[in-house]
Amino acid sequence: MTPSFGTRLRSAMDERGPLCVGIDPHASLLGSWGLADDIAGLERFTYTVVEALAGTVAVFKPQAAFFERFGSRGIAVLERATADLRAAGGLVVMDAKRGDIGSTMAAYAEAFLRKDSPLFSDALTVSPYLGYGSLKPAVDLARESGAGLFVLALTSNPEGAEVQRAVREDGRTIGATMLAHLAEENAGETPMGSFGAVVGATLGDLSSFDLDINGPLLAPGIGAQGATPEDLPVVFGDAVRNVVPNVSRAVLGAGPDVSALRDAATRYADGIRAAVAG
Ligand SMILES: O=c1ccn([C@@H]2O[C@H](COP(=O)(O)O)[C@@H](O)[C@H]2O)c(=O)[nH]1
Repeated sequence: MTPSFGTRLRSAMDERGPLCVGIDPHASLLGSWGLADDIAGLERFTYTVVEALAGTVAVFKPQAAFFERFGSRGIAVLERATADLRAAGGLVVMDAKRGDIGSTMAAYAEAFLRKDSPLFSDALTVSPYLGYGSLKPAVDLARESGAGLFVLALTSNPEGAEVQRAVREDGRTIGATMLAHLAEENAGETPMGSFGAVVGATLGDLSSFDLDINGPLLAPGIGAQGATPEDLPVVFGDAVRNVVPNVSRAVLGAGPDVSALRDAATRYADGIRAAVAG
């Protein structure tokens, strides 16, 4: 039986450190690498990142949107990169932010979380804003496949507060409610559960939220969005040991040179390790 995502993630974080490198082939990045904004440029960009980082970084987060915009040939690049990263021992969190009514959610889950799917990933980002219960088919299939989910709880963008900090009739915010659902999913799991939250590294002190969900906290926002590794202990407090900090543009911008990409990832990995160790 495949060990759970939470188990595999904890081992990967212990061995390689917690850094997650995002693979976001923005048109502007393709341009800065001297590549055309076409399928050949997408391939070169993506496979260069894989070549540079697959053997050393714990977690990768391909941003599906940047592949989808090239249609079926873009998806083929995403499939190959996902398989190659996983074969090299990296964990892939597919950032597709899926969310729909339960019956459709089941199909999204099959696309990314069924073991024999061409896009099978170690974990998937999902949106709970059709109601947390609508995610049940994804929760169930993730458990069956040894995969995980990252649920959008407190996102890194300023606009997110309008929804996520809205207060319910019971006095809790929507974001806090999502965190509480995740703590329930992960109850009793060791070394940690497989159901994580997305919590932005840009958000400042979050001590008014209970981040102790016994699961991973995927933290985008470092680099291009202005957060730094040093912000992590301030934002996450004691939960910092479960944080998987994501950096996309600030690493990718160092390319296309393979050693420059490796150096950029190492700089962030070292900075994060030092900040987390306190
Ligand atoms: O709250 C969120 C959720 C997801 N993201 C995604 O993370 C990366 C961030 O990229 P950077 O270049 O490091 O800013 C990107 O794929 C977002 O879609 C997020 O930023 N915030």
